Amino acid sequence: MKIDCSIDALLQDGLLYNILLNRAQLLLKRTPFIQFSLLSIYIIQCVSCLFCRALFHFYWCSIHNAYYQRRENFLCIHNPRDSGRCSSHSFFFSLKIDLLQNLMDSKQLFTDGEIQSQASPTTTARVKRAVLLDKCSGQRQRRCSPRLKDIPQSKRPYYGTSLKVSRQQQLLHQQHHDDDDHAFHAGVQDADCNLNHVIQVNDVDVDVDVDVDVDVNVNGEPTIPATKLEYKSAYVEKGDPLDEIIQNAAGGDSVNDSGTTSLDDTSSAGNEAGDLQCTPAEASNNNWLQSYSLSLRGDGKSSHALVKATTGTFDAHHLQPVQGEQIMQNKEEGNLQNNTRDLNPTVFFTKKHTLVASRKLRGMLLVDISGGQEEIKIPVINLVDDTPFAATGFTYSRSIQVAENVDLPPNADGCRCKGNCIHPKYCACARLNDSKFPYVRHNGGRLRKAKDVVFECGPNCGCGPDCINRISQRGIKYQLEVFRTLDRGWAVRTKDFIPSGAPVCEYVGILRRTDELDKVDVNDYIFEIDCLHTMKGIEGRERRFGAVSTSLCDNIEKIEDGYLEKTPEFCIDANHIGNVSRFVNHSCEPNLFVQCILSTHHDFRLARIVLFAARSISPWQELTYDYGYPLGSVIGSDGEVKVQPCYCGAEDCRKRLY
Ligand SMILES: C[S@@+](CC[C@H](N)C(=O)[O-])C[C@H]1O[C@@H](n2cnc3c(N)ncnc32)[C@H](O)[C@@H]1O
Repeated sequence: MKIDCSIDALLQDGLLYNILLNRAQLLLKRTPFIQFSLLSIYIIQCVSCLFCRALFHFYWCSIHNAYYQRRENFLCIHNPRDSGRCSSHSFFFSLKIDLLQNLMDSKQLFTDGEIQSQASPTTTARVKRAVLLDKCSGQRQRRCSPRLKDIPQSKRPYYGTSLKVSRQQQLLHQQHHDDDDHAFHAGVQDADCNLNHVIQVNDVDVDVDVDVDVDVNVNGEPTIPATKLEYKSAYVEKGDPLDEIIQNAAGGDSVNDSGTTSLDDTSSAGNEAGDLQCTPAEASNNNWLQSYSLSLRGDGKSSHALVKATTGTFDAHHLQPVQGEQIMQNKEEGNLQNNTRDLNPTVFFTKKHTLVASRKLRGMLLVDISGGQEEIKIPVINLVDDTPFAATGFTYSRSIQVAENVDLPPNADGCRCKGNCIHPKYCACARLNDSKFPYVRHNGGRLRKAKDVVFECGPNCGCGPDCINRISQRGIKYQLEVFRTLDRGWAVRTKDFIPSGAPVCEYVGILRRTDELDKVDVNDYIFEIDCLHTMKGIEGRERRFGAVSTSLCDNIEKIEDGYLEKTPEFCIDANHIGNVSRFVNHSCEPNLFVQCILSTHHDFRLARIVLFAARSISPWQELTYDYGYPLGSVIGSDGEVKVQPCYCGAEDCRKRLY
């Protein structure tokens, strides 16, 4: 019987079928006695006898070898993790046949083996390898496929490497050169992403090679000469696409390819940054999202700006490219110059360790506003005017301070979990959150969804600091920057990508009684702890406190009709003591939201206030939340209603802060 083992046939019949058929064919050629013995061994192997397993292994290998020997165009796949074991068939099945075909057609991706060197850009990369050999040598040997080291380089035509990349936060670093006068704005006007190759190495890791075409505008001038874009493969980690940040395709040592783009006549420097987001529906569709960073800079005269392009949505199911679509641009603030025509800007990929600014950043007033208290420095930048940073009267504090006349309730009992809280049904704290942990672990922990109140583990809990139910207690994890705006004073932006649901910062200040505030005329840094109001939402959104675990909020009996209209008893005053959140401005279309959290005690009047990412936030975006002032609610010491115009710039801006 003739067996067709072409890829097409495999597509139709499946490899297993072919192997079985082939095995049967070989058995038929042998004596019945040998067949019987081998079959017996095979059966015994099935009951997991180690000895028989070894024999079977040998037997299977010989069959396997014969198989490859006979089939010229068949791929033998060796999985180094299973070195010496004949597990190639199982590995084979983890690849889609059409994908394999694709690989065969795209030898150039793997022929040089250089792809391995691309591991270097990521500091946290874990490299796995899958080696595809175009065919076995045909020699009869004990192992069904040779080990990688046994194969000369020239005979390794298919060589794939996948990187499992953990979220890399420090993708972009501003870099300033001597010739700062030549600074320019740059933006990605349009980006096209074509998928070249995808290798699904296992069911978690995917290796993607993409071509990118980017239209760049510089200072809004479309007349800049053609821009050369150099790029290299990007790697994508499969996962919850809500965590879509993948990683910088940072390079340096091995740029794969290059393309040339010309500037678009319709370019403008002010195009809005798009957000790379993924809905739960998209998540269930298994979409792949890919992003990478580009750094745009000038020629030897070294004008410089940073750009980030986020492009590409891949349909993982079919492993086919879907039209690249998400584009964002990021512009570095600076003086616009007209001399950029002389520049021949080239887009480079930034790399964490290569492009870190070696000197003080332009406009930097403070290297770290936290004075070393936060794990990550928070610089203060002013590229707008001569306003010095008003550090006087303000002391940075990482944790909340309690005014003398405020008595904190006793600590809550907490859970009895040991180490880390594992099962929400057995964790007393998780039970307060509808028997669920409010956070998912991915990307360092992200809130599943905004809740009325989140109950975290506290001081009396048996679990440790790494517990999943203490996510908001871990301090600031993203690179933030305080910067000067033209019309809203200081503001905060992120230099990192922040995934949706990630905790950004806690509103820190002095926990005070609100009635004391009457003595104070102007205080822009008050946060009234009004969880019920937060629950209610501004402008009459549905009152949601019914979802609060009422029996567990010690003071929930205070929720009664009219309570919402009362002034909250307590507030956090960040006027003199506070952290970076005191500089976070208001927006009518914010990218952060306020989440009340109870951890030490369960008195919601004194809840902690933590700002979470309301959506995925791209690097260099300003961080904002909705202050939620009802209009006319702020009365000055003169008894007059105070009016503060809002300059958030949102399309649906309410035009007034209060
Ligand atoms: C908590 S502070 C924010 C930091 C402040 N921009 C600064 O320079 O310290 C709140 C004050 O910032 C200003 N502000 C915040 N968001 C604003 C907006 N969207 N429009 C106008 N002013 C805003 C208002 O003066 C507001 O009272």
